[in-house]
Amino acid sequence: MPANTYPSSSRYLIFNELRSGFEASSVPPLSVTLQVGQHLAISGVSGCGKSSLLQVIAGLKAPQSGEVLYNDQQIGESALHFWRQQICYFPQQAVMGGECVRDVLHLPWRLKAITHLPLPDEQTCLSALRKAGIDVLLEKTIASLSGGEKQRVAIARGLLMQREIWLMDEPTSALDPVGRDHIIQLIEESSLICISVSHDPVWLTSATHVHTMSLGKDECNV
Ligand SMILES: Nc1ncnc2c1ncn2[C@@H]1O[C@H](COP(=O)(O)OP(=O)(O)OP(=O)(O)O)[C@@H](O)[C@H]1O
Repeated sequence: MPANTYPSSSRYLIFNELRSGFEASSVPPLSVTLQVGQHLAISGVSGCGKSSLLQVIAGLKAPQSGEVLYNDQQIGESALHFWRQQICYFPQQAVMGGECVRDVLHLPWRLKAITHLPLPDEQTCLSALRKAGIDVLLEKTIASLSGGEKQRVAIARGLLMQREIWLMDEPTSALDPVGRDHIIQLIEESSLICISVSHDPVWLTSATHVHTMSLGKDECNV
């Protein structure tokens, strides 16, 4: 579908000629339209600018050029507050922000980033952890968790936040194949729009769209 064709779905995300400015000048910009249930994976060699593009999408870096539209709203500087309430951003190193699993899951409520949902109770937290593929006590200290367990706790927190768009930077880097496949299934069964950065060939195969970047030229299979 051409990037500027508005689909009939009630929720859609359009990237129109988007560039971070950290990719090679010969790399074409990102132009794609995503609907609910679709997953754009950004791939390419180290240093080609994948994470920078994701950070632009997250509103953490200003774009060099191009635009982002969510439904009928242009996501410029004045819409960043709105935009941050729609997205859940998972950086390469999961940000924990708490001493134990419960604290980490409650962080968005503590920071008042989530005000329209009640603080999740014990059962809701445990159910989100199970959906993310981790069975752990809420009292467990974060210092005792592996990198992959931390990644899954961050994903459980994302589930509790109930945001519509997930932005994931190398989400499977600390996961074994079983953990990775679990997250792939979770995303496929969700009604999210997901944009990820990944090198993992299995993860890339699971995406509905792949934007392949290089240090000099670029292809986008949409
Ligand atoms: N804020 C910044 N200031 C200066 N250079 C930056 C900044 N952000 C990114 N870069 C540079 O832009 C280039 C692309 O970085 P980026 O992290 O986006 O690549 P990547 O494809 O995600 O790499 P990797 O796969 O290794 O994580 C790198 O050369 C990086 O040093």
